Amino acid sequence: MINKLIQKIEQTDAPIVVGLDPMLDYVPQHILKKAFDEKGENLEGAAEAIWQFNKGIVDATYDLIPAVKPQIAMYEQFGIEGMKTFKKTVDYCKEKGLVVIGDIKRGDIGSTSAAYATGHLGKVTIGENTFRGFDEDFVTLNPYMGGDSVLPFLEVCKEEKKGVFILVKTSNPSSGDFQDQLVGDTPLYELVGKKVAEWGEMHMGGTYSYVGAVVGATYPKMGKILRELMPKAYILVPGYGAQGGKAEDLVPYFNKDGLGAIVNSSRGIIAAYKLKAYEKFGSQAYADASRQAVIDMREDLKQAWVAAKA
Ligand SMILES: O=c1ccn([C@@H]2O[C@H](COP(=O)(O)O)[C@@H](O)[C@H]2O)c(=O)[nH]1
Repeated sequence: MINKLIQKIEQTDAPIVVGLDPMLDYVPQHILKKAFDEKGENLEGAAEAIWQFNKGIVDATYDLIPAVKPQIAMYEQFGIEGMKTFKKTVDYCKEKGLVVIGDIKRGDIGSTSAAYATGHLGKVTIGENTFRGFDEDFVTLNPYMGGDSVLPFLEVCKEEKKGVFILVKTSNPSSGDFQDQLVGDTPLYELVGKKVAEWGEMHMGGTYSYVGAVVGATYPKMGKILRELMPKAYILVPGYGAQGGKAEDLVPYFNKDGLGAIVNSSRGIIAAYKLKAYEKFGSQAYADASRQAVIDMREDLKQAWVAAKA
């Protein structure tokens, strides 16, 4: 799957992940009304509304992008109905040829991690048959519980040719509370980065490993250090746009081959029609606004790369 991701990045010339993080507030009135009329003003209606909203965005952008990242929390808030929409979204994106990164941030004792890995990346045997649960291509992991919380995912990845992105240095303002603490002379995020590189060496998909890292766009100095520490890891970069990360800061997250990083934007794309720059689209054409936001993001990243290499 890491090779499919790279191939799609090259094909689209866009190291971009569209984050499918639908909040009910983002869903235009015409979609909300139809969903509530059909299913009721309840969890089922809300889940239907976010499904229709997602479908519009995917239909408008799938030819421009390699990957999407549905954030599971946005679906979980609507309980079982929301989780059904999560699954429908994963399946629909895969039908459209997109690589799907489930932002699930899991990690637990070994046996529990193994069950999470089965549910999100692998398959489960029931009687004589095997079934797939959510079936994303990649998932995000929280490595705080150590190696035995991560390795069950890597075993499933090896079998299924899928991948993971491990939180190394996150984009949020408090990420330094623990991640920047020194262990001896070394900050914790660097230790985790070294571990990602080590696990990655044992799980290569080709030039790049299928053990990737999450490094926030909001900490570019650390991004540069981590790029050097983990040369074969793909870096998933959240924090561009809505959280303040800038394209010009992201050049060092990439390798010299122009590969090695993929930049996420969620609100900045899916709720673009609410931003001043795209308000001319209006809520009926919300998906066209998202398409334009993807085109603009691609250009922004490209210009930053060209300027840095000039
Ligand atoms: O360090 C991290 C890890 C994950 N995220 C997730 O990415 C998106 C960002 O959304 P925006 O709307 O583009 O800010 C969201 O799903 C986060 O949970 C992150 O932001 N930082």
